[in-house]
Amino acid sequence: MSLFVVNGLVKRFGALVATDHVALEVHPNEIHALIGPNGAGKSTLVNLISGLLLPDEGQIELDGAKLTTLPMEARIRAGLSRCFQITSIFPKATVLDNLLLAVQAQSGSSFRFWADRGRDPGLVEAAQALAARVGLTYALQRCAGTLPHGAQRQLDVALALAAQPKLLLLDEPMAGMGPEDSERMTELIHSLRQDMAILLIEHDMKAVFALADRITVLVYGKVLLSGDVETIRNHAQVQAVYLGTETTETAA
Ligand SMILES: Nc1ncnc2c1ncn2[C@@H]1O[C@H](COP(=O)(O)OP(=O)(O)OP(=O)(O)O)[C@@H](O)[C@H]1O
Repeated sequence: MSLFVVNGLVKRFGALVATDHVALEVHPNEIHALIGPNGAGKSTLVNLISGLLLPDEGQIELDGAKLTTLPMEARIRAGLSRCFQITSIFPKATVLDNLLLAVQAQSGSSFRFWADRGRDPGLVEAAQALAARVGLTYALQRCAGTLPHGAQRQLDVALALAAQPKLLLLDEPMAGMGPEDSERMTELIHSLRQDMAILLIEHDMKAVFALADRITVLVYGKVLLSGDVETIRNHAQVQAVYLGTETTETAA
């Protein structure tokens, strides 16, 4: 049974149909990658799923709950978390304080001053566990804005994990990374799938092919094809439309 279902989703911008009757299913503990050339409609679809945009038609369901018209906060409560490419990080606060704030926001307790938050052993333990989960224990007392790019992306993932999502939406987690950081992030994403399903939007095809159980290819707002990695890799139309003449390991 599918954990997450998108059905008949349509988003129009004037005459342009950016999302054209898109259907998508993500199974529990599956890593499902969404790929497509520039302008295919990936960002629009992600924004519809996370609640930044509302669709003109169609439905979005997570674990039986209808998300289609819910505001973002309600979607997070229903089990959908999205990584926002570092924009959710407070750069002047420490990694620990960033995590404490995220944990506290999820625990539903009222906001207090930084100092008080840091004295709550339950919150501190949860924040430390999140740091350990993404490999940032060494950086707990570092100012988040001074971390290298790759570590900031790891922190971004940890912030999304604070909500204990059923489905984690990762929007280009490898963007701007060198090979070493990219490999670290690939390992991290792989380790997360034991606890949640992941919808991965990524241009780094090496990472996509290494991680994905299934892949959906979007072209001109429409689903061209959904299938396992081998089906996608070997599909002539995908190679022509999306991968072009480059090798499947390096195409973006
Ligand atoms: N707010 C908007 N108003 C009008 N057109 C838009 C808007 N947002 C996106 N579009 C158009 O919708 C289409 C899909 O864009 P989208 O950004 O979703 O594609 P994408 O696959 O994410 O591309 P990229 O990989 O370059 O980020 C494009 O033609 C784009 O110009």
